[in-house]
Amino acid sequence: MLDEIIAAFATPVGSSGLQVLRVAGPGSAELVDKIFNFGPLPDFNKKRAIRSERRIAKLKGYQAAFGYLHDINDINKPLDQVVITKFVKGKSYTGEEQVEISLHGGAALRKETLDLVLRAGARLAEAGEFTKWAFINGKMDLSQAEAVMGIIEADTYRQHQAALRHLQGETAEKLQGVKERVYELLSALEVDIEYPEYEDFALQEELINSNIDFVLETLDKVVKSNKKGEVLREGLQLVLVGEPNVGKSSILNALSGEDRAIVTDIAGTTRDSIELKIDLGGIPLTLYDTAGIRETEDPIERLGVERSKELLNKADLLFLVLTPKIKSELEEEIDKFLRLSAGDRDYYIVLNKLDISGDHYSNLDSWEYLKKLKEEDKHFKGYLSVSASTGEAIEDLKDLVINYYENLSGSGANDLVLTSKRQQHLIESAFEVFKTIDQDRSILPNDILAAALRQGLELLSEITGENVSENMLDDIFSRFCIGK
Ligand SMILES: Nc1nc2c(c(=O)[nH]1)N(C=O)[C@@H](CNc1ccc(C(=O)N[C@@H](CCC(=O)O)C(=O)O)cc1)CN2
Ligand SMILES: Nc1nc2c(ncn2[C@@H]2O[C@H](COP(=O)(O)OP(=O)(O)OP(=O)(O)O)[C@@H](O)[C@H]2O)c(=O)[nH]1
Ligand SMILES: [Mg+2]
Repeated sequence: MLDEIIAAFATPVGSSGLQVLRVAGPGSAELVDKIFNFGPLPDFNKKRAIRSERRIAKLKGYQAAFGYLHDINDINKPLDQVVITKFVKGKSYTGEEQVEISLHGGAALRKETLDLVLRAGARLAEAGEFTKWAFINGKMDLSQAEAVMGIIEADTYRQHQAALRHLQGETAEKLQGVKERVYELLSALEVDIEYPEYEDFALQEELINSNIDFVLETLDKVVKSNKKGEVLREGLQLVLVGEPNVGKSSILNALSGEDRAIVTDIAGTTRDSIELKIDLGGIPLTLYDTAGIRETEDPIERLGVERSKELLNKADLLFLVLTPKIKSELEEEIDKFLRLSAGDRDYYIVLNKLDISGDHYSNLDSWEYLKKLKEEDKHFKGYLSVSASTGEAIEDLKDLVINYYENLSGSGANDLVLTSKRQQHLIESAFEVFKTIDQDRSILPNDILAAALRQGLELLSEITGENVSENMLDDIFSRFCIGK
């Protein structure tokens, strides 16, 4: 439990209607009573205000009060008209006694108020300290504390939904199911170690098999969804590539709904690559428009072409943009780009300028070349004809990206997705430990197996914070903002 009073604004600097100052720790209410009087601001013309009999310290939890802030023990020096919310010890976000002051917005008022509560006896809270106390006081586990940060940082719907599910305790629940199976395995082994002569061998073997299978299957699913988590954390990197003038910049503009990149009918318009972050169906997407790749004498364009090639290797996903040509020429162009991308990036072929394609894009489904590509290249995800000019099929193009994201985990759309890098590392390490156990269990003695199971358990427990070091906690919470 806290043994001092901490304070910080929970709202950011900047103009806003209101700002909220949080005060937490034993005696918070009494501290605020020194700087708060119930009732309206003192009348400007009257000499002396009247000290109300009412006290924040006497309020019950979740009660609010209206009044004004004033200098320490001087009700005639007002700062602002405010609303106060009281939380009693044990029943608050932090689990500590907590008082929140809801003030008007404003930079001057912010400084004066913070200064006032510090003079009244509080100290400035550290980054993430309120949430750290919520964790220490058992109000939430570490995966939920990280979820709070996830909610604060979420820019898109899917980022928010993932964080909210963690805050609802999904991670801990899923891991609990796994941990219970591991405990069962441990006790089975212990019986075996202590009473080897009594064991019912067949029964034991079946229990061990089914539990190991459950653990591996569950962890495998979570590990497979890690790419999705990385995308939610860092954005899906989508690079538009192709020859000059095929309409890459036009597609960037159409996808983002912004007139961001310059479009002209001059080949070689885009010289430097353009990076644009957008929210596509709730997925954070970073779009890269690149200089059209061709042999060129222009030194500036040549540098741009080099950048385009570098970006190919940074992408999660490529859109190879092509325009109407006879099929043999298209095939040649596709081959050329596949050679450039080292063949290890997922890609879609986007056939642009559908509006003027004549019959170039008709009967694509019977195009043998595409069928062969689909069979032979697992990175080829499909093709689509669009028109960036008329907007035709641009919504379908967006759906391709959403589908691609959905299928990243290879399993259900509703599976648990870990978004914290820390948690992803831990789950991967635990998965490796259990895989090794599974592979070597016929040759390893039981006491070594038991030690390995405990090691796996420890890694899983670190995710929810049952055994983390002080340093680890400081590292996690220091990434929060002050006031959270
Ligand atoms: N004014 C205000 N709004 C806020 C917060 C806050 O701290 N203050 N929150 C902070 O981020 C979030 C809400 N989180 C909260 C979580 C727990 C409790 C709380 O009082 N928990 C008690 C009682 C539970 C119950 O009655 O069921 C407890 O856990 O014992 C309050 C807020 C978002 N909005
Ligand atoms: N008819 C038609 N014209 C298009 C379409 N998309 C782009 N264009 C035109 O094609 C020309 C080139 O478009 P850009 O978007 O600049 O092409 P780019 O691939 O970015 O070209 P570089 O930057 O030079 O590599 C412009 O005149 C566009 O108006 C389309 O769907 N239909
Ligand atoms: Mg361009």
